[in-house]
Amino acid sequence: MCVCIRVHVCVYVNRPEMCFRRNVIFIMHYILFWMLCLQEDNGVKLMEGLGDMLSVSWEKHATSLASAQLGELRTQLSALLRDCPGSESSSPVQKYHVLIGQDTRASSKVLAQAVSDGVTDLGGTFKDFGLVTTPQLHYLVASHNSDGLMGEPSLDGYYRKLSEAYKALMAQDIKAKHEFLPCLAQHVCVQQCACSGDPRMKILQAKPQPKIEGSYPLTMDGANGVGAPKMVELLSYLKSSLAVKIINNGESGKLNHECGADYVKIGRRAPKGLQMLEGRIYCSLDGDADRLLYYFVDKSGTFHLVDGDKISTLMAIFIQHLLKEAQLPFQVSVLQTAYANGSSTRYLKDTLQLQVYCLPTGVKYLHTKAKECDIGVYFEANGHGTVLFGKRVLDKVAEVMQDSSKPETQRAAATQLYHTSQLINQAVGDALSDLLAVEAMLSLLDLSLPQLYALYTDIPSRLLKVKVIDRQQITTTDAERSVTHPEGLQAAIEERVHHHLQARAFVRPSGTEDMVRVYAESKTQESADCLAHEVALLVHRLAGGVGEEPRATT
Ligand SMILES: CC(=O)N[C@H]1[C@@H](OP(=O)(O)O)O[C@H](CO)[C@@H](O)[C@@H]1O
Repeated sequence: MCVCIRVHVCVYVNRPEMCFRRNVIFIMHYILFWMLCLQEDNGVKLMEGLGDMLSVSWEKHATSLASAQLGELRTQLSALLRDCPGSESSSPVQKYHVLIGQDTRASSKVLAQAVSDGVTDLGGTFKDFGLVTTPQLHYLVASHNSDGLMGEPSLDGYYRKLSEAYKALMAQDIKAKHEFLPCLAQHVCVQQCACSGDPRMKILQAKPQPKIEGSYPLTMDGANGVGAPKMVELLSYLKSSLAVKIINNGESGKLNHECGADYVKIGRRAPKGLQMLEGRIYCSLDGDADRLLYYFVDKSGTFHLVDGDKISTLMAIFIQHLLKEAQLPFQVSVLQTAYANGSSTRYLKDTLQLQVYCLPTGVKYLHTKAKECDIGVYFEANGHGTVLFGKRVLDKVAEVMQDSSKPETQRAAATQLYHTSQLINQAVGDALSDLLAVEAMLSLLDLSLPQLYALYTDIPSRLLKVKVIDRQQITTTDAERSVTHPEGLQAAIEERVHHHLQARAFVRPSGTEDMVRVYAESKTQESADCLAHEVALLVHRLAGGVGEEPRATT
């Protein structure tokens, strides 16, 4: 058995020999994701994953480490830092400056101590920020590296930046509300759905509950992780401009246990113990607060999930509208992975006429591509994502904001774009920042969560896992949508897909689990389930499946 311990450490390394303009030290930063794998033989292996936040189910982790293992961690860290580019520098100044953040698990303290000892041994310096979310740590690194341009490199700076941007964004109204997009106008939507007997009808007719004094329109499930206390801190900066009720705040429950974004997404159900009411809206973070999902129930009590695809649709709509109002000819691109629901891709391309790209799984690919775009909106279906604004766009936005010869509406839209760019974490997908952005965008567009949900209907899908002898034997192309090895597997998948209506299916080796993932979409849930099972069988037979053949899901 392999037990993984996630150490929430972010390391960046100064390279004093590479001085930049204004004597700014070029800081090469390494976002290190450490996994300490206690193998069967109790050997210790330290792995690093640059930039990518791997998701490991936290409750399975051990919470304490033997001192021998801590010593090993320290040695490994020292070796890693020694091998870093630039470490050959003999500069007496700062060789390394390391930022450390901790998660809520008891093991964090000793692990942080081991890291700081390792850094000190090497003559480096460190700053331990204690309890922070993963995106907060990214913000701290990015703001430090940008020499304050991105915001103050402190938690106070983070909260001030987000809360000020939120308040400023909310202070201005969007004139046209959601009528600028005919498909969003409630009456059109309701009429269309009613005529076609569309099941979205009952969702759209649901009336939001009137606000009751002392109640909260939004309930946030903190997954018993770091997001809950950090949201409390953020709310104290927002004062009365946003009210959120927080559940699963870690005071009694276990991290991600029967709660959190993954639990909600996989099971399409509320976190344990939450009684959902029609007219209320709910959201869940994951344990380190980089994922965000929304949900609600309709009249009949049916659960509806607003996933990362729908959140990115909202953000793309909002920004596209502001660009038009500000008369700025920039392109909004939406970056997805193969797991994005086919309906969302069609809606973004055909209805909104946006540029959509499909990238391999993992936010590092999405983030890299987003940096090349004017405005890159990226979200994984699991709710991890953000929006990046290119420098060219921000320069032009600033120009229009300050140009008094431009009409007021144009300048106001440019100002809204500016505040949006300040509100959304530019370093990485951030559940707290995304939550504020979703709240502001829904409110400014005068759009309810059910309306957002009803913009398009997800194609039924199924995700399965298959264990094989060596998952690396499976290679893929076309953003992981087509298998290149083993031979014959892709043709066999395609042959199966043809037996289903409006179907697609793909398989890829997981980057975080020793599994091959199988994904299928089809016209009905039964057909998606059946196709996923057929493809899982093909993987098992043609790619060295381990154990019994996968059974059909019911
Ligand atoms: C289907 C799926 O959800 N895949 C997840 C999962 O990657 P895999 O490579 O599929 O194990 O973990 C990644 C890291 O958290 C996340 O980015 C990705 O979305």
